[in-house]
Amino acid sequence: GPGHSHWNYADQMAWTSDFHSCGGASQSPINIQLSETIFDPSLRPFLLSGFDVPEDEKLKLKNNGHTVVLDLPDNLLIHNGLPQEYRAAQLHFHWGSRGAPGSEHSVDGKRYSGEIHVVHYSTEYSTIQEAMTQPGGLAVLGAFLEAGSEENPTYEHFLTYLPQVSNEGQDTEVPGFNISGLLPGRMERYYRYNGSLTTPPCFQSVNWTIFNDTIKLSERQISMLEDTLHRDDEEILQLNFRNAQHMHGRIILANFR
Ligand SMILES: NS(=O)(=O)c1c(F)c(F)c(SCCc2ccc(C(=O)O)cc2)c(F)c1NC1CCCCCCC1
Ligand SMILES: [Zn+2]
Repeated sequence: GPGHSHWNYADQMAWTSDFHSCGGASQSPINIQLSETIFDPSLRPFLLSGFDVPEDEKLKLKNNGHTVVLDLPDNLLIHNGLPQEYRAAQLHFHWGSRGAPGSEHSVDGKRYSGEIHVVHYSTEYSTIQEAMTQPGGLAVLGAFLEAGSEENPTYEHFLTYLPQVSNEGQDTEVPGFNISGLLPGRMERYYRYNGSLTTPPCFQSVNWTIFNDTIKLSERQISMLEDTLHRDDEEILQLNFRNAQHMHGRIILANFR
């Protein structure tokens, strides 16, 4: 969108000069210091509905020069694990380079190979553009990607299309599949804190959920994400993560001990 494209990950300190929210006191991502988390058993498991998208429904996959985004239909809803109902809008990823991890959040200083973000907006608003300017207007579900021994069959559903969107601005259509299969097998355990978009305009409107369980991909699948996408000037698109931001007194809740 307008004003989004001239910033980059190499010069993150410059973001605040154009987008003043990026210098706010509730910014994301953060390092989750386990000793600082506070147990909150009232945080319930999520109820997802509409996430099993039929294959005759086509989803747009786009390389926007900063990440690869899968647009989602407007009937994917989440309940329970959040104070109100939220509607899914899109999902995208953050990754590293060969041998360098690229998750945005970290746990006790450990950065993972990558991170998926499923972006939702509160159903009290009719558009994400309106919701993202309101406190609690957005809810992002985040989970860590790490290399395991097995191929992840659900990730294959869109990884095979990455070569078709290898350059910035390219998009393609992907047949629908079970989107919940892109999240960890177990979703009961998670961290919760109030933060922001991790990209300009950095609005501080995000209710963040970071799952305790990770997502296992094969080495080959992780490498697909790291080695396939490029930005406008033919530069490889890698290490697209923002540095950890200060807590400024914020607390991190965990619904498990
Ligand atoms: N981690 S995150 O959720 O903050 C996030 C990022 F870190 C991101 F890096 C991104 S992509 C950068 C923003 C952008 C640029 C171009 C276009 C386009 O040409 O269509 C669209 C978006 C990105 F899209 C998002 N999520 C978006 C934030 C942008 C504005 C709200 C729309 C949904 C959430
Ligand atoms: Zn993101």
